[in-house]
Amino acid sequence: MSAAKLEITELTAGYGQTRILEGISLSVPAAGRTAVLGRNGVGKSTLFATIAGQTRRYGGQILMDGQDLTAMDGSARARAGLGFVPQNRAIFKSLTVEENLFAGLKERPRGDIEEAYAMFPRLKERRRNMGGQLSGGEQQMLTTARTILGRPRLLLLDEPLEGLAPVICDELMAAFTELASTGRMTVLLVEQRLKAAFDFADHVVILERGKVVWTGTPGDLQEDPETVNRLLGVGH
Ligand SMILES: Nc1ncnc2c1ncn2[C@@H]1O[C@H](COP(=O)(O)OP(=O)(O)OP(=O)(O)O)[C@@H](O)[C@H]1O
Repeated sequence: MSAAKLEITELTAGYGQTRILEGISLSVPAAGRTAVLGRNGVGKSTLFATIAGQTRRYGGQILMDGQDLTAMDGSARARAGLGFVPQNRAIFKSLTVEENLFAGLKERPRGDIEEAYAMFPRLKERRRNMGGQLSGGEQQMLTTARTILGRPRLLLLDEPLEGLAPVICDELMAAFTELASTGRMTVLLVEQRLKAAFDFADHVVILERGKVVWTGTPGDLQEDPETVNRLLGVGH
């Protein structure tokens, strides 16, 4: 399976009666790496959850290689090649690391979890530990590895570095960059650490109040401190 192109048109979505996304349009080419940035609460996680089919959609289209995801439920989207690593590191705490990884294999043979161990050797060392005994960084590695084993063609990573020590962040970002460089998947990343986002992405989308308000390359954005300050806030 190869990387999928993502095309979102005029997407409006939210929770119950509350609209959060107000007409989002964006396009990510196959094997592209897009960072989705914006202040807290602008709708970044809601965008990912909507692509994954976990919110209420009011209108608009989400096409993955031309296939309309909005016609499918969440599990059908996953089968079609969507991988979503949510912010809350959803692992099975009372299963071992290895059992957590088996859960990600879908139809693939059990031996294929070696792929995950090659990417994150730390997980191999901890393979008999319970998910709940892992550090935050290891839990992030486990969630990511389990999703990758499903061979997604489009991968959504929601703030994977949140709360992690710098050395673990470097390790994770190196793994994401290596994954993306295979060209087998298209990656969208939500990340508050601008340097990590800029180093990873070839394209940046900035949201504000549920709308796309800026798009360009990391280089364009780095040369525009006024935009960084206005849309991403002081402190970056
Ligand atoms: N399950 C939910 N039910 C109702 N409202 C929600 C839910 N999840 C998020 N929201 C609201 O939607 C808005 C956008 O939240 P979202 O988490 O998408 O923003 P974000 O840009 O990812 O923020 P952060 O950077 O803080 O994670 C916020 O006002 C939030 O309170």
